[in-house]
Amino acid sequence: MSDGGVELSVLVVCLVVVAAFVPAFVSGQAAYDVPVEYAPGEDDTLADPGSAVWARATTVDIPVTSAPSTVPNADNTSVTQIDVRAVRTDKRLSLRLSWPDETRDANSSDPREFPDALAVQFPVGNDTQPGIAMGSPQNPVNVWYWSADRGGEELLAGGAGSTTRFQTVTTETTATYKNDRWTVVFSRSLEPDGANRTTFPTDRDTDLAFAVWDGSNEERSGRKAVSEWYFLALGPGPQGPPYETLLWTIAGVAIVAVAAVTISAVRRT
Ligand code: HEM
Repeated sequence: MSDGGVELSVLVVCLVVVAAFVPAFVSGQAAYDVPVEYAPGEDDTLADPGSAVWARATTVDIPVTSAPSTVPNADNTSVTQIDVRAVRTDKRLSLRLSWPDETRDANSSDPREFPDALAVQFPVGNDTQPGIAMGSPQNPVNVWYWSADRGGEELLAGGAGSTTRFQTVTTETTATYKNDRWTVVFSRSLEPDGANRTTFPTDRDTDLAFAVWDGSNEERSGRKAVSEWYFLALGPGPQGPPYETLLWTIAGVAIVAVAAVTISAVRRT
């Protein structure tokens, strides 16, 4: 084979390797991305679950399953999916979460009654992903918590059994129950107001995970359905289609080049 032929073959092999392995890493994260719609100037409309801004945001269907726990009936949870949308302005981040629930449970006055509830957790720090079970003392999570009896609250947790309520609440929360579905909207400033709360950078992604409780199914505290960690796509990194298109283009060029080299090699022999 000529020098040019060797160089071309090396190039082709490199392209094939890149095309074969890089998408696996990229789509590994892309599958867990929650895209964030940028809606400058919409700060005043974000708290409204019916605002037109939500129609522009991509809905991600996030599966949830029973959290591993030794409490009785922990594996009997009823919600299997939460629909999540995210929007940000230059000042605020807002999440809209919607899930089916045939019973509206907002009463907790009787010891055997539990409210429907939902939570989103974020790492307090931005360096290492905390454990999914509400972090650890070294790597705590900031939780946005809504329950049908008490409304929106903010918590700090450093592992199961350590949830603590913040005295002041810096999130705005609205909830509606319509057509057998709850829809909850949380909104907060990107910059935290006070210590031990998550900062939302706009140049990189932030981890987030979800938990949901169905009160009439006796779900409360450790008995709940939870997601895996997801990535709130605040940063400019690989976020699905444009990057995947580039990779598929590289893969296509590589396939054509391999075919061309093979045909010319066969012709020469
Ligand atoms: C997947 C593994 C998880 C396990 C084993 C677990 C376990 C527990 C346990 C034992 C409790 C009761 C003690 C306490 O209040 O700290 C609890 C409460 C709580 N967990 Fe988790 N958890 C998990 C994931 C999550 C996730 C992903 C979130 C949020 C997105 C979350 C949010 C909460 C909240 C808000 C409470 C307090 C609820 C209340 O006041 O009734 N947990 N969890």
